[in-house]
Amino acid sequence: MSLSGRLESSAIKDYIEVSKPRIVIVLVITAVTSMLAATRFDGTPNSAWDISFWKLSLLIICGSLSSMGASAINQFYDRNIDNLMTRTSKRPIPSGRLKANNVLIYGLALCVASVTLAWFTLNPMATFMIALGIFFYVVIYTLLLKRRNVWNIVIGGFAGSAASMAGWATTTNSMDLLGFLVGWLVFMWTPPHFWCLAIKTKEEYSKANVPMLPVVYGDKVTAKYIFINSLILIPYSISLYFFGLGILYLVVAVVSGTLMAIYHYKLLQNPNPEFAWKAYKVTAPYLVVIFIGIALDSLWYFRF
Ligand code: HEM
Ligand SMILES: CC(C)=CCC/C(C)=C/CC/C(C)=C/COP(=O)(O)OP(=O)(O)O
Repeated sequence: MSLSGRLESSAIKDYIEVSKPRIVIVLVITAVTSMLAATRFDGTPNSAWDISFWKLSLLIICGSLSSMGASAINQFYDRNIDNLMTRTSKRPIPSGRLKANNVLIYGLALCVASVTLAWFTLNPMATFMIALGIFFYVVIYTLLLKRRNVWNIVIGGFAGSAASMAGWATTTNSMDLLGFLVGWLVFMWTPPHFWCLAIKTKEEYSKANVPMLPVVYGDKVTAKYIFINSLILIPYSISLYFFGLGILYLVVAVVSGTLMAIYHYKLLQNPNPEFAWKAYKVTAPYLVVIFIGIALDSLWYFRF
């Protein structure tokens, strides 16, 4: 490959990296599975098997572009603190591989493109939820809360819920109670997801002056909040069965929630970075597993 070809491909790789692709994939999974689930509650005889391929593709495109754009703007704004933390210092902007202003323009362009495309191809409520997700992540979390408030990720976590709600609204063009409650699963999952990681990386957040819970209150208090959160998340997730989600979802919610709570109880007994990392690794798949359970319920529900 020529030198210019190699330069181009590395720039593309860096723009993909600055978009936080692995997080975008999980966000899109929550949006698509919510779109499928909503077919049982949209007042039509259509099932999850009847959804339009184009609508599904456009949701994936709008959901990806919006999350990628919001993540790029986040990395533009966080470039100075990212430089101070080992975990983030090798990212494209702090490492100098991408110019900060170019990443900002890239992020803004993706956000504008995603909302515009959603407006003309999905529906107003889905567009509103996509815009809300961008707003919550970029303005509420990144600009206002992350460096100032110890509850930053709890409030900012709603950004992740917006992706699921956008998927639900793609089917229903509304935000009904169950659509909101399904999206709220992401909000409830975010604190244990991140706080387990933050216990492990608290020294770095302290160096960067970011008031994450373990930096301000220590590992023991954080482990207690994580466990309490799980004790609330499990009954909450089970209650969605009584709002209309199926038996397959219920089984997945009970099994995965209990496994997560066991790890969080053990973290309460061993509030240290080594165990927190194990708990982080167990917490991460919970979201994907439970949303796939929601989707399979919608597909299986109409199958037999
Ligand atoms: C305000 C809320 C959140 C915070 C503060 C947060 C924080 C983080 C951090 C610091 C990492 C490690 C990333 C790295 O080291 O590069 C991470 C990883 C991850 N997060 Fe979150 N997260 C949040 C919400 C979410 C949401 C809503 C989702 C998806 C629905 C999500 C999905 C993931 C995934 C899949 C990873 C693993 C990525 C990888 O392995 O590189 N996170 N999160
Ligand atoms: C519908 C829509 C567009 C929703 C947007 C949802 C979205 C992009 C959520 C991301 C949440 C997240 C990964 C926060 C971590 O940021 P951080 O700055 O704390 O993480 P870092 O330190 O690893 O950069």
